[in-house]
Amino acid sequence: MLMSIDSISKSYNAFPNPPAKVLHDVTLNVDTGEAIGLVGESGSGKSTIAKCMLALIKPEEGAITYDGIDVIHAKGEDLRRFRREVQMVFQDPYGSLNPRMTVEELIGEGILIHKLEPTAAARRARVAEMMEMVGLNPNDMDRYTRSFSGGQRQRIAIARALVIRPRILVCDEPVAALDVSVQAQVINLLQDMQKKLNLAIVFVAHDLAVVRHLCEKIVVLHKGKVVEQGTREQIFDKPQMPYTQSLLAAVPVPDPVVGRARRAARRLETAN
Ligand SMILES: Nc1ncnc2c1ncn2[C@@H]1O[C@H](COP(=O)(O)OP(=O)(O)OP(=O)(O)O)[C@@H](O)[C@H]1O
Repeated sequence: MLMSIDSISKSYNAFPNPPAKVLHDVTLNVDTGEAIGLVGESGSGKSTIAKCMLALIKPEEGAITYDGIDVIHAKGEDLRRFRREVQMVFQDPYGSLNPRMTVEELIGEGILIHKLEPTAAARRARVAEMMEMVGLNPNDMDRYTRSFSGGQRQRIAIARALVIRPRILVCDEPVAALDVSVQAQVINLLQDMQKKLNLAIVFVAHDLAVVRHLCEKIVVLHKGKVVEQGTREQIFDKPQMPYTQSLLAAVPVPDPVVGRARRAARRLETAN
């Protein structure tokens, strides 16, 4: 097991009201090389879990362990290693990339911070290699991101995260801001990277359809609690909890006949 999250709870300050508890006793594990989906409606606590996993915020109760490191109390070399090996990609490919930096500077920044290449030429070569890996043209290295599409920007964000060879990539709704046609390309890229680099991916989404293709394990959240977790087959074929069933009912069905039957069944249910 690469990361374990053990019974964490988290409250936010809601002054003048008492603190609001938004995570209750959340437990989940991430294994090396696996893609895991955190799914739930807006406000269910997905981003809060992601931020705890990245040590951007600390839970008040419980423990988070990454490869022998106590994440909540990590300092010094442990914290540096953790910061290098657990990376993130955010939802908004427009807001998350500094428009004053070239693609080379954006992707190469982590190499500089972590002193991973000895020379500027070696850094540039590594950036070019990374750009090719994520389906970008290395000749675009000196350009600024303003002329790139949302999908290309998300590729830059992925390259920027992967360039320092992390072992876990936490992606918070990484395709939610993209056109539907581009979403599948970015998900395919993440899957490709997962396989090639033996990378663990934690994929946050409000929509089960998005995680179906990528994630072999799925954790369903509701009001800050894990209501169900299991393999893709368990969640999609035999969901145990009514909340998971209701999330599944909202997944669009590509087959029009099945879709029609499902809509008719739902109409009947509401009529009764
Ligand atoms: N910094 C904060 N201060 C106070 N409350 C917060 C803060 N961040 C989140 N919350 C609250 O915590 C709860 C969980 O939020 P969180 O962002 O983790 O949910 P989410 O499932 O990721 O939702 P979304 O899909 O809308 O991003 C929500 O009720 C939210 O309003």
